[in-house]
Amino acid sequence: MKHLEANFDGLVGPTHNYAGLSVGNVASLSNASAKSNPRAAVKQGLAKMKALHDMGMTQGILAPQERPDIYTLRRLGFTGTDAEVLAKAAKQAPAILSACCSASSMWTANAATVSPSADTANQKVHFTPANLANKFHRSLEPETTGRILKSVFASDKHFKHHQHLPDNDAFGDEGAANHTRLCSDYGTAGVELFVYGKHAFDRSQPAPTKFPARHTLEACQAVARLHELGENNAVYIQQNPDVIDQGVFHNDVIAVGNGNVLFYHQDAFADTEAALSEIRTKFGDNELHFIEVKRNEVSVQDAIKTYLFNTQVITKPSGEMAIIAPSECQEHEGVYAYLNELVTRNTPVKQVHYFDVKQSMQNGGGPACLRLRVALSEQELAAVNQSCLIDDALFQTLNNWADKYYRDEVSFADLADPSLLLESREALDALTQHLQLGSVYQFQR
Ligand SMILES: NCCC[C@H](NC(=O)CCC(=O)O)C(=O)O
Repeated sequence: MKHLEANFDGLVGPTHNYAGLSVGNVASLSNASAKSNPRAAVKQGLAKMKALHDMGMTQGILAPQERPDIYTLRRLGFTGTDAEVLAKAAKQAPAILSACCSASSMWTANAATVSPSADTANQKVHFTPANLANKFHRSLEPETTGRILKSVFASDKHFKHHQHLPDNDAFGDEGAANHTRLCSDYGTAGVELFVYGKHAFDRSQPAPTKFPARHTLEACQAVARLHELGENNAVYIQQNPDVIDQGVFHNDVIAVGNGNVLFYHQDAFADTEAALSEIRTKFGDNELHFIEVKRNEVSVQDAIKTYLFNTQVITKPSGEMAIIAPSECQEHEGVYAYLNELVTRNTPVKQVHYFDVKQSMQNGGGPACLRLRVALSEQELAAVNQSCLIDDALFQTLNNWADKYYRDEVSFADLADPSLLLESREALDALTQHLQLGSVYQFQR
């Protein structure tokens, strides 16, 4: 049976804006209050999806969330009509309004952790939405994420959906941004790497001191238990606390894996040697490539600036691997030279393709943040909601849809505009029909 890895990219929502909400994420803070362009943002994402589809990849879409989140604003005591709720929040608590308007669900690497059926005891694909407990604006995502995932991966025969972990720092879970899977091919049992920033219950362990560690070991272990992974299918690795303090807020800003390749920075992990040796043991005798980028090749700061590791490493139908990189990597002399040299080495990585995803990058999200990977068998793929898979027609439909509903500029003042709420709901209502999602949004229920 054939197996493949599908990428499910988050569609950027109509309220995409720069609000400086993510302490520890350098780009988010430094672009706080810049003007955003939601229409350009959604189109940049769609162009990347279409390009991967054209390369012969299976490319899916995950719908955005309903924002402004009027329900949360009401829960926090803002009353009246929707327009009054927005106006009161804008006046009394602008920071809360911004958070309730974030389009952050676009970064679907944080939507969930996914374990393919080859790794799980009951041989189903398991999904656990990430609670994103560390950031208020992101903690509003998991319930709707769960509904969307259930609607895209609906079959009980093939898919198992879990509730997100308890919403507390002790179980802080950022999903697949801190999870990667190594395997010799997508259909055989793999080794899932769970990377955490701190131990929740053992304070004697090292932890960052300046910026938050969003993800805990205890969360990783809980997800591995829920997903029924065997001892040999999971490795827990602590992220280097120093790099978190330098702005590496997720492991996918400093490491990425695909198939039998792990591409990572020398400073990514707290104890690299121990991690690599455990991976090697659990991976067995199969060919495995560790591509370590040294400090003197690319500094941690340059990795953060260019998102060299927030690249997608994909296996093309030919079997060759390609890196999907943000154009920032091409614009940086050192990183560009590194990538040009990398593809000449004796590793499976043979090509690099560059994409402009600047609207997302300015909030700290590169190509890899924008996608959730789901390895599937042919039968499992057939059980996926087919209306959520990109082809030429859907690409065109969604571009037209974006032209119709999306603004080309949003700043803080626009977030309180009641017509933005109405436009967004109309857009999402139309989208649920295009993607045949059913009533996943609260305003539709
Ligand atoms: N995987 C990439 C996630 C980026 C995301 N940025 C944000 O939420 C920034 C939103 C803002 O500042 O407007 C985060 O930090 O979780």
